[in-house]
Amino acid sequence: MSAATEKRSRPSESNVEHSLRVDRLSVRFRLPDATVSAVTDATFTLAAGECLALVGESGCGKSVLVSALLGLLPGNAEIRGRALLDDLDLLSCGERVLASRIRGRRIGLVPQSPAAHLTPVRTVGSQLRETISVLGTAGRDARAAARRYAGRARLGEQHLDRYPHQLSGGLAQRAATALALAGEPWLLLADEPTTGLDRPLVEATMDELARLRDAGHAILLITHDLTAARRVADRVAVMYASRIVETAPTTELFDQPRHPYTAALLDALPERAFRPLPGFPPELTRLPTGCAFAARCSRADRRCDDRPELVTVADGEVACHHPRGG
Ligand SMILES: Nc1ncnc2c1ncn2[C@@H]1O[C@H](COP(=O)(O)OP(=O)(O)OP(=O)(O)O)[C@@H](O)[C@H]1O
Ligand code: NI
Repeated sequence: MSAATEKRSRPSESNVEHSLRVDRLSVRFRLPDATVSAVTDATFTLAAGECLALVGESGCGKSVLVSALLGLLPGNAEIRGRALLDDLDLLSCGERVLASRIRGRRIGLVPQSPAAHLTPVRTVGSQLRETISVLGTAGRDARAAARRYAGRARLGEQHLDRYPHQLSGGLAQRAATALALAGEPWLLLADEPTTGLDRPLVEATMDELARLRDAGHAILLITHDLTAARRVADRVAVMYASRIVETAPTTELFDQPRHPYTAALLDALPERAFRPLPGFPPELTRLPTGCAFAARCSRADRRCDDRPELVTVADGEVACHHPRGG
C-alpha cells in the first residue's frame, strides 16, 4: 500500500489484509499455424484501497490478462505463472472454485458496456434482487439489500423500478456497478469502463471508481485513456506487445516517464504535444527476441537486440536499456 493510500480514509476493516499478487503471468494461444504471445511475464501487486491502471495500445494483451484472472480464457489458451488472490492461486484453483467462490463474490467485473450487462425486459431492482439472491448476500430482506447495493453505486432508490432503457448512460453504468457490488467482492476489475462515453461521463465514472477505492475496494482499471487513468489510479502499469514495460506511481509516471514508450503515449495526448506515435506494434505471433519497442524507438541501438529485464527504478520499474532520466 502506498503512503498516499494510507493517508486516505482507511479501507473498511474486512478489506484491510486483501491483496492480489500476480507473478510472471503468461498466456499463449496455440493456433494451427502460429502461437500468439498475448501476455508475457506480467508481474504486479494490488492491495485493497488501491487502484492500478493498466494502459497500452489496442491488442497489447490487457483484456487477455483480465480474462486469465477470471478463468474466462478459451480452451486453446496456455497459462503460466501465479495470480494469488490472498492465498488462492486463481490460475490453478479450477473452474468450480472460480465459479462458486471467486467470480462475483471476491472479484467483481465492472462491465465495458452496461447496456449489455442489463436485461432489457426487467426492472433494475428485480435484476439486482435476483443477483443478490444467487450470490447469497440478501440477509433477511432482499429489497433492503438491493437498496443498499444501489446506494453503494450511488443509484437512487427511485431508479430501481425502472427498466434499463429508461436510464441515462450514467445511471445505467451505476446500475451495472450495483450488480458488480452485489456479491461483496473486494477486488473490482474494470476493463475499458468508459468506452464510448463523453468526457463528463468518463470523469464521473472515474470519480465513482475513486470512491469505491476509498471505500476499501482494490481496482484494476484497464484503459486506453491516460487522462482518465490519471484521475483515479495510484499506480500505472504500461503494457507493450504483451509485456509490462514500466510501472510507477501515477504522478511520477506523468511527470517523469522513464520508458520511451510511456513518453510517446504521453506525447500523443491532446493536452500535451498531440503527436501520435508513428508505426505499429509487432505481431504477437512474431515478437522479436530483443526489445519489442526498438523498431519504433528513437533511443534504440544494438544493445536493444537483447531484451531488457524489468528492473526497479525509484518507486517503479522499467524495462529499457536507455531509460529517460537514467
Ligand atoms: N482466443 C484467442 N485466440 C487467439 N488470439 C487471441 C484470442 N483472444 C485474444 N487473442 C489475441 O491476444 C492479443 C491481445 O488481445 P487483448 O484483447 O488482450 O488486447 P487488448 O490490449 O485488450 O486490446 P484492446 O485495447 O483493443 O481491448 C490480440 O492480439 C488478440 O488478437
Ligand atoms: Ni481489451
